[in-house]
Amino acid sequence: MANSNAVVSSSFWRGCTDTVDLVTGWTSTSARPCCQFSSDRQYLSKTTRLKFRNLPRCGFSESRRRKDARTKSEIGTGRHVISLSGGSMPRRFGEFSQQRRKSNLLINAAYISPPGAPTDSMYDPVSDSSEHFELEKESPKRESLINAGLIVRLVLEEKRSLAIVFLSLVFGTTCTLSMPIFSGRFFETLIGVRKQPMYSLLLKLFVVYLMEPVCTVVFVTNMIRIWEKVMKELRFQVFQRVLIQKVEFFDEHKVGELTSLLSTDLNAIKDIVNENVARDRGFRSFSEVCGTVVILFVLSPELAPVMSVLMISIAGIVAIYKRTTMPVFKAHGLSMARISDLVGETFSAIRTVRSFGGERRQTSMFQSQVLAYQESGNKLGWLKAANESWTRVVVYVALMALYILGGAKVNAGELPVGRMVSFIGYTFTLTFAMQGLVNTLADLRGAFAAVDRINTIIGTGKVDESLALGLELDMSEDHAKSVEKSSNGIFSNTSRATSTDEDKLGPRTTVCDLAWSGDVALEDVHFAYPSRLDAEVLKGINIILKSGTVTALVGSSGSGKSTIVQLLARFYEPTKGRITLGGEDVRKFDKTDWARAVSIVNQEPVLFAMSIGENIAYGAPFREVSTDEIVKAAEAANAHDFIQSLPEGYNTMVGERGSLLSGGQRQRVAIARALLKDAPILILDEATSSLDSVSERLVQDALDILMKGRTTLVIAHRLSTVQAAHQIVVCGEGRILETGTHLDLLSKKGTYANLVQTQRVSFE
Ligand SMILES: Nc1ncnc2c1ncn2[C@@H]1O[C@H](COP(=O)(O)OP(=O)(O)OP(=O)(O)O)[C@@H](O)[C@H]1O
Repeated sequence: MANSNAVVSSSFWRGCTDTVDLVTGWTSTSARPCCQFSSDRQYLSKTTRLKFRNLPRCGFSESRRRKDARTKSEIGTGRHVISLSGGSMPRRFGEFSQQRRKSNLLINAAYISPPGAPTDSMYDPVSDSSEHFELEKESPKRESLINAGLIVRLVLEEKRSLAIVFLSLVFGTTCTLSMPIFSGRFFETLIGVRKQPMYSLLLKLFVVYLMEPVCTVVFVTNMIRIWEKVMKELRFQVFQRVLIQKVEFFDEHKVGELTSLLSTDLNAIKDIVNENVARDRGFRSFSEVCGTVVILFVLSPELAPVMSVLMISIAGIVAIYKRTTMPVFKAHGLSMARISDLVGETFSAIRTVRSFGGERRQTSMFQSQVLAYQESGNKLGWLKAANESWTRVVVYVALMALYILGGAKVNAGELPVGRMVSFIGYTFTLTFAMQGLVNTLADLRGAFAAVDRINTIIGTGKVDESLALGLELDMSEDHAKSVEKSSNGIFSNTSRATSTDEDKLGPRTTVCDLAWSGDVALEDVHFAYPSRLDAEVLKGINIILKSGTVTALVGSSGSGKSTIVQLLARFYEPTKGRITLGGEDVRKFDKTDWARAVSIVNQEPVLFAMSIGENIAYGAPFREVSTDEIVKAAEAANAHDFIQSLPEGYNTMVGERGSLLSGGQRQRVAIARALLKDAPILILDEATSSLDSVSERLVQDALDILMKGRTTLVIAHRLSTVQAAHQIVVCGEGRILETGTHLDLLSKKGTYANLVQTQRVSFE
């Protein structure tokens, strides 16, 4: 009950110029889910507290064959298919669509349930003879997104680089392993045991010393090149896979958790090569260990076992060290994560901190966390020191044994002195290589853990197949050329949507075309959020949004208005009943197509951290947008003047989530974006409720223009703003209580009349 504004004009509505006297309304206290797909983040951050429980494994898949959307008559003849997609997920979009195409060759209609069919339980196709259903078999096992097969396939795509890596590894290791032999010979030449000119030996040494770094450079650059390419592909696939999850996936997982998949976890996989290309790590150390052992046994079968004991001891010590330090390492990492969280939270909420004088509290929290970090760092230091000293002790013991045994053999003339020197050299080579190998294994373990985290998190979700297919087609259209070039793109050659597919599937403008003339209807819609399946939020909603008219949705807080918006936006699908466009179930349409047909402007529109011009152009991300178009949209949205007054005009950066603009300015930029989108269906979810009267006037004028000729649904708590709607629908506890015009409903003296009366009294 917070807002009180001056008299507002209801010219908000197309063709209506009445002035209304009801000016006071509620202030929504609930965080209204924002619905435009660009605003997901905002919504998600508000709903992250909601957790999934017992998410059903079976659900109806909703993808469609675009062909069916071509014409109404074609749609009418389409076959219906239930897809029990459950937990099985495509490895990639390409594979997904390929799988679809293969398994559904006979299918020429969308994967929808018939009207009234329960959509979260198994529909019995046999019992329903009037509809033609097919059951799509559920894949028995859940496939991991990142698996050995995928990585091997990606690596093998770089055959040339792999061959170079192999050769440089062999040559580099040969150079490294020949060095102790040359040292021995050098010593022998020096003391005159070996009759060889010194310069010839030095020349050979020179070549070895020159070749080793050259081989290292070739090895490292090629290894990194291969791995960067693999990582690019993995990043792309993880991002895409997260992007196409159903909305409930984002209800379940925190944004930070998902971000860390793409940063921390993928970096851990990346480090497996980046951190292990050095001489004493990874493949290099492995090849050195193997080479050294062979050479040691060739040089002296008697002394080699001593070295073997040394090797095993070092490996054991390093392995024990790694195991014992794991919890300390974890604690150290956790302390750092806590510090990062605190820093992020403090600075992002700096105004709140300041307004509560919370600096002291934040500082002391920071201090205690830094202290914890310091303590775990100290513990790690002790463990590192212990590891270093024990390793050294083992090396020195082995060297002592070597000196004693080897020295005796040299004295007895059983071992040339040069070999003894070489042996000592190999001792060090083996020590470092062994240590490096164990470290690499530890890194591998970290990388496996990261892969497991990624697969587990992504594995808990369900791909929104309709969205996936639409996105694939979009991308194959937009990036046909670049995708063509890249055989390892997300759409493989075999699975890519081809122009032939496109011909079959029909033109992409179909949904928008249909939406410009067809009514949108909610038919007996029931819905429960996947996170709270036992609480039915909508209980049989029937609304018809007549084409080109304005429907207002009013009702008490929590009655389900925003939920209806979310279903219209297809963030979720009804658990029962259906939503139709021009008589056709909307689940027949890809979600990307549907997104083009629906514009949503809500209370807190989210802008992206880019320029104003770019934000407006985001309204039409599928095509090039000219500056003229942007300016025209801004003018129609009453935004041009304020944009012009900014120092950098349309190039002004709006800051994170548009924080550098005022609420009214943000709203008008969002309206310009929606104008440019030019979608036939418009949803205004409390679009003006957070504005002052001046901004509200400007925004409403812009909305008047935006609503012209569009099928519009408006949610408003302030009833003064909805009086002129063609129909007003009153919601209560998930049901429709009343429907009619303002005057109809007033004369009924029912819920709406009471709401109007309450608002009038509270204003007075
Ligand atoms: N993501 C969600 N997961 C689970 N339950 C939800 C979710 N979002 C909303 N709800 C529940 O659904 C019910 C209807 O909420 P909804 O936001 O649709 O109401 P509303 O009429 O728009 O309310 P208001 O006018 O206050 O915004 C509420 O009981 C709410 O707790």
